[in-house]
Amino acid sequence: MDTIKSLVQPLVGGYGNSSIVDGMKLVVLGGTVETARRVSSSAWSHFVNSFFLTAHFSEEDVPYDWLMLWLSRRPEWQRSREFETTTRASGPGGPSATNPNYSEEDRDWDAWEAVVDQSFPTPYDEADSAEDPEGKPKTRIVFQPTYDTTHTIYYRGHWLRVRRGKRQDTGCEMLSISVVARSNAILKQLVLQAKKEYEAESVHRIQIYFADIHGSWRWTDSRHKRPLSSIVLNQGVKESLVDDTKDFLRSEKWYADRGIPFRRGYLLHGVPGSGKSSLIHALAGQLGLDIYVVSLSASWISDNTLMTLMGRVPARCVLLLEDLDAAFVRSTTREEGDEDGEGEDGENGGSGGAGGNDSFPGFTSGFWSGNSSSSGGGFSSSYGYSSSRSRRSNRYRSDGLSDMNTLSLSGLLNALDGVAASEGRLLFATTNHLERLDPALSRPGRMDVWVEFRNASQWQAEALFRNFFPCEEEEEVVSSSSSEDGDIDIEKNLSVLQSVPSTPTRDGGRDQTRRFVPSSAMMRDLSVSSTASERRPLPAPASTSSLWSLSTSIASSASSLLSGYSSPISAASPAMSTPPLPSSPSTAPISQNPLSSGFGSTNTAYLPPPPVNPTKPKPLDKKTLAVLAKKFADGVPEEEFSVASLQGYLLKHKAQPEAAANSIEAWVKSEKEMKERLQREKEAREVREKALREKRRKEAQEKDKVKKEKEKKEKELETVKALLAEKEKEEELEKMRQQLKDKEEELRKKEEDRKKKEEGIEDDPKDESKSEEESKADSDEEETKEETKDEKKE
Ligand SMILES: Nc1ncnc2c1ncn2[C@@H]1O[C@H](COP(=O)(O)OP(=O)(O)OP(=O)(O)O)[C@@H](O)[C@H]1O
Repeated sequence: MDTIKSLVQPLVGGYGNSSIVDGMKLVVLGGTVETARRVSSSAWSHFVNSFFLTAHFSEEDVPYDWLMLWLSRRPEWQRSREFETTTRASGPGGPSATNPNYSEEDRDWDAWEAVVDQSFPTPYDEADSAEDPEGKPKTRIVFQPTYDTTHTIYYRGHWLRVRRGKRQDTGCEMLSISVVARSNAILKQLVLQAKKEYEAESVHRIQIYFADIHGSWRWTDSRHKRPLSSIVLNQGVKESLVDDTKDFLRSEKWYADRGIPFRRGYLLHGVPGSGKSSLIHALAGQLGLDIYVVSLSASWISDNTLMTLMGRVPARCVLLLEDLDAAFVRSTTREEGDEDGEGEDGENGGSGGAGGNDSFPGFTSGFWSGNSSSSGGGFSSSYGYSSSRSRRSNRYRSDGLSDMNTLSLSGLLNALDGVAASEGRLLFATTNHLERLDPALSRPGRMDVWVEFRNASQWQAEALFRNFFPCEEEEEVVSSSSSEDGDIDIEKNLSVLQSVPSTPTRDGGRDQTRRFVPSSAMMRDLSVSSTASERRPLPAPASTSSLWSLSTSIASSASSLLSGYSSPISAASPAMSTPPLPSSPSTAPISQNPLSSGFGSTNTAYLPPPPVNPTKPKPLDKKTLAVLAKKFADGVPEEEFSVASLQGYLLKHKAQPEAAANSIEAWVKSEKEMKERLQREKEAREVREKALREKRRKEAQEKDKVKKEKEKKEKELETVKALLAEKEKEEELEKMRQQLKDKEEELRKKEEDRKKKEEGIEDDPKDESKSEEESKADSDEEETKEETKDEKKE
């Protein structure tokens, strides 16, 4: 106490009364106690931490996803008093995925859902259960550790301390797991188990990563592998691609021995909605590789970001560069400025819904928004390819955002095969406009294999039909399909798959580009593809894709505006599609939809698509299927419609193969009519625009002419004015000269008078005074003369 008193005394001086001193004593005492507490707590935590082993996982790296998935499955979260609830978690088992492994946790959630459904029934529940209780899309919810909270989990005889936080500098999420142990074996075990569980989940799935603005790869989605058999391409194409990619992945040593960079590029080009993205998806699944997508038209992409991204691509993966032609020339719509007038928008727009199953709301990339891309036609621009920066810099998009894309051709080329580029990846690039690519970009070594995608052939149409509808005797249909298809023009089919034009073989070694030859094996494989339809999960257009619904209904509203034309786009319900074409496209979806009587039912553009008929189609016998498929194919004109649009049509007749085959001709007719109508409208618009441009040009010319005439007249006026002024001056001068003359005359007269007078004075002295007057007059005269001279000078 005395010590405290001695400390406080100097502060309060001699004036401090006892209450102030006591107060100060308390402050000092409190401070001392708090400091002691902090020091001891910090010492204790140091002491405890010295026994802990801690592993840190950054969200930028894959183990973070393993651990998050593992954590989300821990039963501890069921009991935890603080947790984060999410519907979007990392990894294949994330809730956004439809997990094939039905876990305890899922069961628990389902039980709760049932209780809630019972307590609070909604019209949506009724509608759902009435239709398809099994097919009801489930959004899984999981619990995860909260930020900046330490959770304790028991794992294999150890207590783990789990902490999730963010790095101060980058804002990147970090997961720290600490354990009291002598060696880090338990942590290794944990990571390996998480990895194993993650991989077990991903056997049937592929992971999709998107490039983000910081130059990192961000896990975006996990998708079911798409069976290759679901991709309908002309014979031999996909099989050859699979062979080529597999061969490449096996040949690392071969490449290393010859000093050739271990990279391979595939360029998929052709019409929209022909299966480019779908093929890449299916191939990645077949090869067990994840997909890393970078959209070169992203506003933030720059040489540096791309270089960083390429350096961070894992060794074995599919690297997808979308819309390669749009990398340097950006436009707000895919058809903006398209001068070729390919008219694909009409077709694909009209067939809305085809790509619906591929869409992934929230991401604008064409890889996911199958329908959005196919309906929009090809990304195009009237400018063509240019490596110049000036054309794209400082442009402003229609949404008012500054276009910051500063990617250059050399930057892209460096990123693809520069020193920092990763090896072992399969590079896939897609474009709708091959002609716009710079040759440097598509040369061998960068793009080793080119695959052309065309509109659907009749053979493809038939295969697509067979894929759609189940058959009673699958195996028999396989063989019959092969024999029926025996007369396929293989030469023609294979013409779409090219090796790159020039193939430099380095050091005389193996030719790097592949030349594909059809084999019977390919044909067998293809037959299997047509029969695998039953196993293939059919896309669920109504429930899974908001893009699908929006584009379809917008198309329907648009078509209904076009003077009552009945577009098949909007003939949405398969249940009502037995007749060739529905007569009232815009109203049918409303009346069919059980939810349509509710909120917003008057606005068809925002209505969900009508529910599809839940009744599964009866499997057809092989003969009927063959007949219907043939009929369907015969009704489809060769290479006129994209596969996506045919798929869209079949989706509308999902449960009615007969109707699909019978109405195809009517559909084709109406589609053609609509295409023609759109074409006509486009032409009319172009003519109008041309006339408008012409009018504006003439107006401008007229204005220019008037302006020039005005300028000319003004000039003339100026000249006249100047002349006038000159004339006036001259007149003035003349006047003055006249005055001068008059005065001179006067003076002369006066002089004469004076002389006469002088002569007279000599005779008469009386005249003296008179002569004085005269001399005065003379001096006046002289003055006047002087003044006149001055004026004249002026
Ligand atoms: N050859 C095909 N086989 C099977 N389905 C196809 C085929 N072509 C297109 N589709 C279907 O059409 C939709 C759109 O296909 P996809 O996105 O693969 O076309 P794309 O050629 O990549 O189009 P875009 O160039 O516009 O991106 C998908 O739902 C896909 O299932």
